[in-house]
Parts: sequence; C-alpha cells; structure tokens
Amino acid sequence: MSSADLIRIVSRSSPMALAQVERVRTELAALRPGIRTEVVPVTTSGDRWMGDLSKLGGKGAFTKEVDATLLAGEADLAVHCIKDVPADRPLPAGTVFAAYLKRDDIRDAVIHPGGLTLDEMPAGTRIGTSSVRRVAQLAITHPELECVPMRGNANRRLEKLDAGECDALLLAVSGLERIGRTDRISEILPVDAMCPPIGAGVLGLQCREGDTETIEAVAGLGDADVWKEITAERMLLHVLQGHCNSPIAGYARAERDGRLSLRARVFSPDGKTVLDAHEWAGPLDPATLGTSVAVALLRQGAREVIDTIPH
Ligand SMILES: NCc1[nH]cc(CCC(=O)O)c1CC(=O)O
Repeated sequence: MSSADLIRIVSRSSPMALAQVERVRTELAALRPGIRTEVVPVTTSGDRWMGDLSKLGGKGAFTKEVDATLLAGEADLAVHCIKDVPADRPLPAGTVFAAYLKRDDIRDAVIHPGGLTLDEMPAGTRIGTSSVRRVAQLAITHPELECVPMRGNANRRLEKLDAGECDALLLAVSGLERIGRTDRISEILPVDAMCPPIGAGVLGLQCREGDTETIEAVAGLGDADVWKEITAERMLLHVLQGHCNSPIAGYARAERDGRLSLRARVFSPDGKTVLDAHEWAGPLDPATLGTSVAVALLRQGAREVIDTIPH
C-alpha cells in the first residue's frame, strides 16, 4: 500500500501542545523521511474558558474541537495528552489511537519563586491549582497549605504566579519539560505523595478509523510498554466511570522483565477518605488488570466517593 506523503496534524495552539506536535514531527521525520507534515492549530473550549471545568459540561473540553477537525477531514492526525482524553465514554466514533509515544516523567512538580519545597512553606501559603486530585492529596500531606483555583495553560499559570495570584503552583514535570521551563521547579513530588493522573506524561496519536495510510505511517512511533500501561489505566478509569472532577489517580508500570502492575487511588476532596489498590497483572491482559483494580476500589466504596462529588 502506498504511504501518505503529507500528514496534517491538528493540535491545540497552546505552547505545550505545539511542542508536542514538534516532537511528533521530529520522530516521524526520522522514521519516515518521505512524509511531509503540516500543523493545523485549533483553540478548544477548555483553553478559552477560565472558570470551573465542570461548568463547561467538563468532558472533553480540551479535545472536542480537535476531534471535530480530524473527523471533518481537515486534518489527518491529532496529538492528545492522554490525561485529557475522557475514559468514561468511548472515543469519538470513527477515531482510533494508532500509537502512544514513549512516556515522559509522570510526576508533579512544585514551583515556588523562592525555591521552597512544600515542607518548607509557611502555613497559609496559597497553592494555585484547580485539580481535585492535587487538592485532595495536598490536604493529606500538607493540610496547613491553602489551595486557590488556578486555570489556564502552563505558561499562563506561571505568569499568574509571577503576578502574585498565588504563592506556588503544582504542574506536571512533563508539561514543564515540553515548554522548556524546568528551571522553575523547586521540588519534584514522589508518586507516593502525589499520585499522578491516569495517562500522565503520555501523548496519543489519534487517526480516522478508516485512514489506514496514516495509521500505518505513524504506528511505528508507538511504544509497546506504554500501550500496555495506558490500556490498563484507561480501563480502570472507564470501569470507575470517573468524571472530569473525580479525584482518581493511578499509574501502571511495565517492568523490563515484562511484568505489569497498576496502582490506583480514589480520594474524597478533603483527603479524609483514601482508597488504594495495587495489583500485578500476572497472566491477565492489561485491560483485565485495569478492571480488576477498579473492582477492588469499588469494593472499598469508590462509587460513593466518586458520586458524592458534584460534576
Ligand atoms: N490539563 C492540562 C494538562 N494536560 C496534560 C498536562 C501535563 C502533561 C501530561 O501529563 O501529558 C497538563 C498540565 C498539567 O497538568 O500540569
């Protein structure tokens, strides 16, 4: 089959999203030097809206317009942060993920202009984050700190921090790497203290289902271990039916020897309830591991914890 000679890549237009597209273009140029690429930038409702994401109808705020451009045939490939792709409903009909790229750092970082770590911050320090996952875990480890709502892309949040709208930020290490701002990091939080979101640090390449030319052209960029990890993580989220406002955290790890494990936690927003499960796949396939860990959390009462949070 003849291969695509031009791939149009649709992406959000934030600096982080455009950096992600550049990574895909670089990797594709190395793998398939004959293929040209073009970038189709779009602004999503999640980018425009600076209020509570749940008030937007939440789901897919960062992906809806990207999906529409792909499905309309105005682009051939979409690059998504898997973290932002809803798992409580199917992917948009007619689209598939052709590859998940090699995973970046999954941890969150603290950014404090004076270089303080969380432990060093005085009581009442205002941490800018609107993420229920981060708020709940900070309430457990640092109840003396105060979370204040903070939205906008990572560059905008750094500007708001510098303008004094908060005293410190929590942002994904991978995102800071992508926008070239790791110089601002004062502390990297271990996953035990700040369990990452499902899909952290992974970029997915989404294509139209029937577009075998593009699917075949980009499939070679995928990482087989990350495919297993994301399959387990997203099945967990699917079974838990987490919404955009759910404090659900977790990560799978494919070990070098081939073993796969999945840890996941569900928090109440005040951090007073913590459900925790960790299992090895053994003979189970990745999706069944995701189901098994989700069922373990449901047995501990996850349904009630998730459903009592408004969304
Ligand atoms: N919701 C925005 C978003 N989507 C993905 C990342 C981080 C990069 C990633 O995990 O792929 C971020 C920023 C952040 O949470 O700090």
